[in-house]
Amino acid sequence: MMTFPQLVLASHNAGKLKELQAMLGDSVQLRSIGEFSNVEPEETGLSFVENAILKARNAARISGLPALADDSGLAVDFLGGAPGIYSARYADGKGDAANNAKLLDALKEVPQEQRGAQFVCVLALVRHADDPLPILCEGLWHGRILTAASGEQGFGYDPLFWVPERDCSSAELSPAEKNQLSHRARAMAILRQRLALK
Ligand SMILES: O=P(O)(O)OP(=O)(O)OP(=O)(O)OC[C@H]1O[C@@H](n2cnc3c(O)ncnc32)[C@H](O)[C@@H]1O
Ligand SMILES: [Mg+2]
Repeated sequence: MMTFPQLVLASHNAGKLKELQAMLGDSVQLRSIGEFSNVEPEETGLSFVENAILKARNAARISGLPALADDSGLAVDFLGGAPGIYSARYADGKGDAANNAKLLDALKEVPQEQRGAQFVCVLALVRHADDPLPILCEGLWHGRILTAASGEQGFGYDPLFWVPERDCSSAELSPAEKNQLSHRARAMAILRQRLALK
């Protein structure tokens, strides 16, 4: 069994930190990479896996601690899987509201049955910056893109993501419910097994 009393989370996204810490409970203390550096690494990979490893290595190098990274995004069927790994930069770095507005516009007039999408999450854990065997875990969450934003919880694309299991947007779920259903929850369940965490 591998134990990590402390892990640095290679993310500048406060929403991810909150969700991942809630899922891990007291077993692991997540420290934000923001404590060590405000410089965000360029996400130059062509896949969620590559970007997650790149972010984890960078955080381990800067902090000297084992590091966990989360690379995630929204893959929309009608858009051939876009924005995908470019989800955070979809509206050229103008932020969540601009990303959501651009997505609604791209799907204007697209009927319900063609609005399928999945949230993707890849977690990468490295024991040190040059770890030759990163632990990789992925999770998918299938849903649909709504025609208007709804709900105040969560972050990012949550107000536009319709959750079939609950017939509401993911921004209308309580944090606890989202953390049981989401792409991130599914990836984390696999990571917990890999680490033999209870
Ligand atoms: O790279 P870090 O620093 O971790 O933070 P980030 O926000 O840039 O994270 P990503 O590069 O992984 O990009 C993820 C994108 O997908 C969105 N996203 C990921 N998980 C989400 C979730 O649970 N709910 C809503 N949007 C999500 C998020 O808002 C970003 O636009
Ligand atoms: Mg990012």
